[in-house]
Amino acid sequence: MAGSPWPAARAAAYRAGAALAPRLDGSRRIPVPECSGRVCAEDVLAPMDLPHFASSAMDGWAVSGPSPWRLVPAGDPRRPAPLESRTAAAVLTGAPLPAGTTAVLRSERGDASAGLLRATEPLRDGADIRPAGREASRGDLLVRAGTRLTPAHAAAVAVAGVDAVRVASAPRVRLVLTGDEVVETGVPEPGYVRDAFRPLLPAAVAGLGGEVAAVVRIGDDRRRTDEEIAAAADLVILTGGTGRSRADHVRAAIEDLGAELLVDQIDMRPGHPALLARRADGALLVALPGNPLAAVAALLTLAAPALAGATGRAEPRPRRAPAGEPHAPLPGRHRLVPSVVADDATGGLVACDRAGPGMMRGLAGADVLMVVPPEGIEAGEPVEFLPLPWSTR
Ligand SMILES: Nc1nc2c(c(=O)[nH]1)N[C@H]1C(S)=C(S)[C@@H](COP(=O)(O)OP(=O)(O)OC[C@H]3O[C@@H](n4cnc5c(N)ncnc54)[C@H](O)[C@@H]3O)O[C@H]1N2
Ligand code: MOO
Repeated sequence: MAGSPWPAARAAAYRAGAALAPRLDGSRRIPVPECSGRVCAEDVLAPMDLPHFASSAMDGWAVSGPSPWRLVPAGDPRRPAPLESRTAAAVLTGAPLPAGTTAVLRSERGDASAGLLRATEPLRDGADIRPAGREASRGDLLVRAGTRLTPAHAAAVAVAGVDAVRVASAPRVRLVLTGDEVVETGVPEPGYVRDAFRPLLPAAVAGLGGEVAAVVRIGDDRRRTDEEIAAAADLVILTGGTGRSRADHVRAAIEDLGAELLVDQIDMRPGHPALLARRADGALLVALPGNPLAAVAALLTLAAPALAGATGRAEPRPRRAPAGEPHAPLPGRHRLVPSVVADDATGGLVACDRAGPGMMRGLAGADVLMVVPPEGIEAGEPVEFLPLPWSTR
């Protein structure tokens, strides 16, 4: 049965997420060391020139004018007295330079004796001086609103003198894992499977900008499904039960709740049975298929754009890399394929083995999900890919 084209499903999920934003409880300022992983809700400007004083890049001497120099006492290392021409004073890496410094002479390139310092090799004017304002001028934009903050952003704004940043409130996500056959420990008996989702989804959802408020496991039980899809949350993500068998209740429960179906199946492989709906109170419901790789493909198609929209980020656009090999057409379906970036000059995307809809091994070895369009792709042609929520590529 046909569903939404893959690009349309992503766009609908982003719009639905953006519509969710006003119901979140507002942004707040948090200390910089806690901000990594959150979405910045303000433009962060440099409160000062960075560095805000000219400093030495090396241990050695601040010198004024050409060699040789008369050595003068260093004085207070934080407030050095000005250097007269043809004098030098000892400095340490990172220390403020006295006014009048024309260069820093590294300790291994100078010869000091009897109160006189000589350079043992030519010294360029300005050598080993870190000028003020080289990294940023006061008022420069350090981080744009809507940026997902990384530890590097946190460090970059901290060294510029920022103590707190305003972050978007993260949507509260309730994860509801269905399936009578799913067990959480040990080697399963025949007919049972180990749960793939508790180890994967909380970290993946956090990586996409959601705050996991609860993880709930229920059986293939209609009453419990009804309760869970109505539970308090900004986004309820369900796994399994999207099919039409007697054990599958998610679709009927969503329909009976009267939720507005925004995406009813997606023309993609794997992950075709996924759903996106909006409750009367505005909260979103995302139903992921039970097959684990299908669930990840649907998560990145629906939940990733929805969480981006809800936290004020730009619509995530797939990036492109050369296809490392050809893929035949599959009319009407986008394929999401766990792939590695080839470790050669081409950097082409190469599909991983063991990446069937129910498998995790291929994904575990993958750098990205390649998005093969319905018309297929030739080797070397640019192909879209989605980053994985836990990957650095
Ligand atoms: N007659 C049809 N049958 C199926 C169709 C179809 O179109 N017609 N679609 C297939 C596709 S595609 C998928 S995907 C699945 C979707 O199934 P459900 O969302 O209803 O999921 P379940 O039936 O509950 O489980 C499917 C599969 O996944 C395993 N599973 C479930 N939860 C977990 C978990 N937490 N950890 C690991 N594995 C899990 C479950 O044991 C099943 O093997 O339907 C196809 N069938
Ligand atoms: O598409 Mo199902 O989503 O094959 O695993």
